Amino acid sequence: MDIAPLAHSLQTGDRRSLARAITLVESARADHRAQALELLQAVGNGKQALRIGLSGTPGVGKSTFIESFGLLLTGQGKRVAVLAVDPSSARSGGSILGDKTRMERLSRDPLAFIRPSPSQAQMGGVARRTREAVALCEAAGFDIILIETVGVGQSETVVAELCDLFILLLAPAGGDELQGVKRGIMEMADLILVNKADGDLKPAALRTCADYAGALRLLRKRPQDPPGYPKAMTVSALEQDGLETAWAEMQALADWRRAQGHWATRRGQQAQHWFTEELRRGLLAVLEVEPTRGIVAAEGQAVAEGRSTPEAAARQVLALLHRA
Ligand SMILES: Nc1nc2c(ncn2[C@@H]2O[C@H](COP(=O)(O)OP(=O)(O)OP(=O)(O)O)[C@@H](O)[C@H]2O)c(=O)[nH]1
Repeated sequence: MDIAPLAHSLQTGDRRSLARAITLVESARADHRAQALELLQAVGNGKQALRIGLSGTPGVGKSTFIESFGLLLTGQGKRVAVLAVDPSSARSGGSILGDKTRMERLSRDPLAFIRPSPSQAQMGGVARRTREAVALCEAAGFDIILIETVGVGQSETVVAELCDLFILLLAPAGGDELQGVKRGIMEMADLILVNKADGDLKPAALRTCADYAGALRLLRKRPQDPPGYPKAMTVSALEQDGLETAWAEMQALADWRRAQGHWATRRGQQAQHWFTEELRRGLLAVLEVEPTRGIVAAEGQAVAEGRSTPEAAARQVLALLHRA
């Protein structure tokens, strides 16, 4: 594959080229990997989109929300890309076609680009793939990138390290339970949106929202937040109610962070985080290659049989790497 023309057409915003480019970065083949790196290098990182992470358990209405919210944005002339972090196996209705059919109108919108979830299961791989897909969407000139996750396992952490704003989507709760939402996820949220605030569900949605607003006030204040954030609000993705207000909140927060320098600082920290992750992956990969692999196996055996201690055995292997 010739990379230069692909990089060029991608940068003109061509969606088919973007789709091909993402397929390339998703590939596990060594020759594709080399081309993917060449492509990422060629397109650079000169353009920035607003990256919005969206997390919510299955059934809260993420697809409905993304469809309505995405159409609101494209209606304002914004170009919107939608990426899913979780491998399709982790989704309830998960199939490659699933994502697009669930966001049917948005997927037909010329200003939108929807990338279905990959099917690979390994989180490290998914993190890298999503990060590179984000970079490609930015290079293709998208204004807003929505990064969706069902919030299983480590996926929210991946999203938090990729996005500028993190939104937690919830459904109205029946009782006074805080829906078992993990504190860690709440601590990442910039905005909690309680969806389905319509019809019979509206009173429950308002109650749930008040509960979460109360819970958010108890969290430790973060330096990257202006007064009053993080916030909880109600929306109805189905009736497209409250979405403009939610968007105004997101913009206000993003503008404030830009003006205060938090935006740039955070992007820098994120880049550093991914550098460390890549290094870690690379080092682990070295352990899988001979002759190190055989030595690791032998040292592991020695530890198991009590001939060596975990520390001494690890030192042996590390000393080897130092010498290499
Ligand atoms: N009343 C009401 N129902 C909604 C709203 N948004 C979504 N729903 C319904 O909730 C159900 C789940 O919506 P989806 O958008 O498929 O939810 P999801 O979170 O993407 O679910 P998964 O695909 O399982 O992850 C569907 O029956 C929607 O019609 C809303 O604002 N109000």
